[in-house]
Amino acid sequence: MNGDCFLGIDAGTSGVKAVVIDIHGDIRGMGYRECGVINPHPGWAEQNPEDWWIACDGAVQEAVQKSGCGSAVAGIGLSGQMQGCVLLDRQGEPIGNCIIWLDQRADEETEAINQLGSVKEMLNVGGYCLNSFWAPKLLWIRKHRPADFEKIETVMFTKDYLRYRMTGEIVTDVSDASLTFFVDLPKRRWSDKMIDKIGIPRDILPERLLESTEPAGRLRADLAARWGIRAGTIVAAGAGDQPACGVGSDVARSGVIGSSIGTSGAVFGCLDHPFVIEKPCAAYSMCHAVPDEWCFLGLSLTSGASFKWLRDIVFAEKKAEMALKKGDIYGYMTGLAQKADPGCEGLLFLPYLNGDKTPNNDKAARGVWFGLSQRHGVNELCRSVMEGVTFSLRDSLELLREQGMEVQEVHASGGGAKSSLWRQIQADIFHAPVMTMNVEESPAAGAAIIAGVAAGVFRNIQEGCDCMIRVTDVTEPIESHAKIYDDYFQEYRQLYASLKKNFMDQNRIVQKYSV
Ligand SMILES: Nc1ncnc2c1ncn2[C@@H]1O[C@H](COP(=O)(O)OP(=O)(O)O)[C@@H](O)[C@H]1O
Ligand SMILES: O=C(CO)[C@@H](O)[C@H](O)COP(=O)(O)O
Repeated sequence: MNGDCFLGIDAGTSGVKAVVIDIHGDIRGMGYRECGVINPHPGWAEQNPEDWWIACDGAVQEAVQKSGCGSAVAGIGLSGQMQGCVLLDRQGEPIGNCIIWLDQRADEETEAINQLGSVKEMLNVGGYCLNSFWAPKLLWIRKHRPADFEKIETVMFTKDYLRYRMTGEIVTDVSDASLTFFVDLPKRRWSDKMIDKIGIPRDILPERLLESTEPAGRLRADLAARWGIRAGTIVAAGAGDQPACGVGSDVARSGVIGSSIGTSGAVFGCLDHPFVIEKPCAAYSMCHAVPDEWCFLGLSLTSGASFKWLRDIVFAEKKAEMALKKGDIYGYMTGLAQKADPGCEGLLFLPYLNGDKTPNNDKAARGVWFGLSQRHGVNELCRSVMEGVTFSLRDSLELLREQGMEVQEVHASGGGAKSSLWRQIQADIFHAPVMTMNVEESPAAGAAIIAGVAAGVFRNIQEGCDCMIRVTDVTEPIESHAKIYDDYFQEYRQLYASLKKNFMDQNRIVQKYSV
């Protein structure tokens, strides 16, 4: 039937995923293509925008072909990794690689911006600039690559670049733009005052700053023919991957919290006014993809990545053996973890393998196992990593509670949500029921719902969520476990505080001897 499907595209860091999903939330076809990250120096992270486009093209073709219903696609929505800075020249060609969200090079510029003062006067809301935002990245480019800076015609985010290739339109949306440090969050528009103060030319920022659900352009005829989708199909403004994940997991009202354990981890909540956290804890305050809603994002850098690291260093042989039998290595590891007691008899894991974002904002922090004894074995190693990752998410959840938000239910997403044990650990550590949804690909599903609104199929996001997203599983907290975890959570927090200086000193020694 015509018009009862949407194409949702999620351009993540490790790859681009496309889904054709129908109005009832059933996935008709899915495609995926990987992308690589380039690390030219320690702490730097870049990607080539052309690689995203090639991945997007392949993923969409695969999804549409598998679905067999390209002609029923009523709208296209995009979600993407946030904070990346794609520079386009006058010919619409990328100037070098995109400096992505993981990049840490703009520290000096970030510090200078945070010294400017009067943020509240310029952005209408207080807050701190982070080194991953556009403002410090652009200052870094101006200082270190002046010739490139001179060539900039426009700056855009990952999903905006893909849409530009699909439609020729230069547009961004308020959710992604929130992480530039150039947006007046309450008014959801560029802050000319901040742009002037930082000294960036106003005209390199996209003039069209839209709500996520607004139509941004129409699919070019040549691509439509190539993909098997109708020419002129509406492409929505779309959203950053975390707000899109919020939409795709029905986190669109106060009291419902999103918790995602993917490569990185995220705690996501929404409110009817911008969050203001007056301490430098790397909590992100953003416009939601839902018009008139704002959202909070707490980020753990190596969340599922910590569990994957354990898989690769301890269980590499087992993984190869299980792959031959088509078994699931994560299922094996969570089976071991199940045999350990909650709290692992005092074995705590700090999941800061690549530094920490929320709440410590410390790139020198590193992973720690604390409290090892002869009684501990692989069961405890597995469980303590799952618990440590969840304690890190609870740190973000506590910031939400400090804001007065009641945590009534948690909607879990990401690969970690596949594990019933990890859902139980989340419920116990968060003190809240943890729910999973019918669609696992939440950011792409969110992008599809946004497309449904842009195409006029849904009146608003809530109607789209009601049609497409359903709770499929609920895990209630176990009180006796929650009590144990409360005690260990205090220890977990104290550990970082005690080790902060050691992390810094250690980092200095590592730098001294690194070649
Ligand atoms: N069955 C499972 N049990 C426990 N953890 C899992 C399982 N499957 C995946 N994971 C975790 O989820 C992570 C991948 O999550 P995913 O959302 O697919 O990643 P990405 O953010 O790259 O899209 C893995 O690194 C692993 O930690
Ligand atoms: O920018 C942020 C958060 O600030 C990241 O959340 C990226 O948006 C994560 O992308 P993926 O890990 O899903 O690729």
